[in-house]
Amino acid sequence: MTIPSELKPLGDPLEQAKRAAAYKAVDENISLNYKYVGIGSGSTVVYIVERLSQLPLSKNFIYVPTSFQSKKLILDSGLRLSNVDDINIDSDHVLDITFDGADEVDTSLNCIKGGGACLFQEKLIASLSKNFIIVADYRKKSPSYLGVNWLKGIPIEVVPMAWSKIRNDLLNKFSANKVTLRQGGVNKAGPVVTDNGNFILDVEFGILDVDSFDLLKFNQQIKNLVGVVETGLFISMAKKAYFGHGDGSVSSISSTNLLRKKKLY
Ligand SMILES: O=C(CO)[C@H](O)[C@H](O)COP(=O)(O)O
Repeated sequence: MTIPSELKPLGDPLEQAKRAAAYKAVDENISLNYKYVGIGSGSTVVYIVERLSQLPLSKNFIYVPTSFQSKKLILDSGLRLSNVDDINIDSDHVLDITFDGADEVDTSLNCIKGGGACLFQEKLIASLSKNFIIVADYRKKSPSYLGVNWLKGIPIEVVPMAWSKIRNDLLNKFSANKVTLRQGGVNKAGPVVTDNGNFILDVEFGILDVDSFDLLKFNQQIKNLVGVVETGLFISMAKKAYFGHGDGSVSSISSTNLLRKKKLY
């Protein structure tokens, strides 16, 4: 594999950290034998596509997006686009690899995702991928459990007409501390509408201590609520996570080094 030019320093150390993580993740994981490459969503994934576009072998792959944003990224970079519903899915893991960002990653490689409201398509693509690789900056690395650094809550995508009923369930049956219907902000009156036409609830549960409760069961119980489309809890899905640091270095956690390791998808 040809590795082109050195990283050019970016002005902002945070952007430098994201870029360093993304470049290392691509360089260590991409292979000429691959066909389908999933592209996650968010600001860090921009550097994944930047790096891939620099590599001659990137022309061999077909790229599968996880959002409108990543579809645009693929197209604007001149890479080959396909959609998950256009692929002949004849095995559990039809995509060779997916690179995606995260909002928080615990020491067991469980992740919170959905800060950019793309969690449903991100989980669909991750679940179809042989290798799910996280790229993030240092702020996303939890020293222990989920909910330590990321304090905005677990994003949950819901069918719009069910949002109030699900909020009630989460507060009263799941003991959530707070449930917020995510708002669009200054350029959108009313709630965020996802790429799938749904709403996002940000649900604060506090710290999710996986050593004393079953995160997988908890996630499944939330998913069983009528109107829940998907949650931003990505449990035991990632194979490796790369964290860029302000000084340009990159650290990583690999599932092969974990004591707790389950293959669930
Ligand atoms: O889950 C996501 C979008 O739904 C993103 O991957 C996550 O929010 C991280 O984004 P960024 O790379 O901008 O920090």
